[in-house]
Amino acid sequence: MNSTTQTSEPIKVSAGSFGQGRRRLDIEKEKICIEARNLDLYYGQDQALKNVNLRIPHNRVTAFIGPSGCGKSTLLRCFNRMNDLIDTCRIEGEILIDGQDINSREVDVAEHRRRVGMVFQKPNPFPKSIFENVAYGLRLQGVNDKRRLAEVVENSLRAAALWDEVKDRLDDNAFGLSGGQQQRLVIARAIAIEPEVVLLDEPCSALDPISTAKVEELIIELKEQYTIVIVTHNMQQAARVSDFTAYMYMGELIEFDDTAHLFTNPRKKATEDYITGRYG
Ligand SMILES: Nc1ncnc2c1ncn2[C@@H]1O[C@H](COP(=O)(O)OP(=O)(O)OP(=O)(O)O)[C@@H](O)[C@H]1O
Repeated sequence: MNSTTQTSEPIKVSAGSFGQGRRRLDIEKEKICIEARNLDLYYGQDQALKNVNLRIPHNRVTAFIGPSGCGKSTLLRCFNRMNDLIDTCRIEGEILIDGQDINSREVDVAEHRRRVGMVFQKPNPFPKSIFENVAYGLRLQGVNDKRRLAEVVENSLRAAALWDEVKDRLDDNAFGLSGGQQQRLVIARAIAIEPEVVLLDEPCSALDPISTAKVEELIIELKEQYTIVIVTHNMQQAARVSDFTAYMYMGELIEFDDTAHLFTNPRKKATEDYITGRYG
């Protein structure tokens, strides 16, 4: 047992959290989906990301953790070019997805955002029926065939573990669902258009423990098909759902490793201080 596990009080990670007997994952052996190279990001004069170099593997869950304001959401938003919407924001360095520079001129931003879906902290269904929320992206793509829409809506709701709860009320307004159901609906909406990557920005912070457990279960299932990146304030959640974890502090990526390894045997003192609750 190392010093971290001996002194670790605040983070209580159950024995099964990391998958029983699972081998330590090695990023060098993973197929890389997203890569940030020498990434700097500025909001006006303020630098929010500092020389971030990071590789995120395909079909895994990667968690970003770190204290408030360290740049987790900013980094996440870079991956689907959401920061383009902020006038003062300037990026230097590169972000590659499957080897392609996502900020290059040739990239069609709308198509890019289809490939890289995003789910936010607060569930944000549209003021439409449950069915139309999930069908929305397809309709935007010009799909109007009723059978095709019904098929995709059902498959997406099943994949989001919501079908059984809503199959008899698909025409009801989505606002009538509970917060946890709304968040799974939003995830169904994101996956209906078959993205490659799903970005989740604190997806459970507005949910009760039962809904949180359902969404966490869903995240673990979704990685079979998608590359998942999740920002979370909750270290237990990172430990439960993620394969890799990135610890950030003041705009810098301090440490990136297999989640179990990072939590039980961090290489950097700063990581150890954070995960053992000695930060701040
Ligand atoms: N639109 C913006 N304009 C100016 N500054 C911003 C903007 N968004 C974020 N920042 C600043 O960038 C830094 C990183 O913020 P970010 O939201 O990425 O951190 P975070 O780690 O996700 O924080 P939290 O955990 O509190 O959500 C902070 O100093 C924040 O104030």
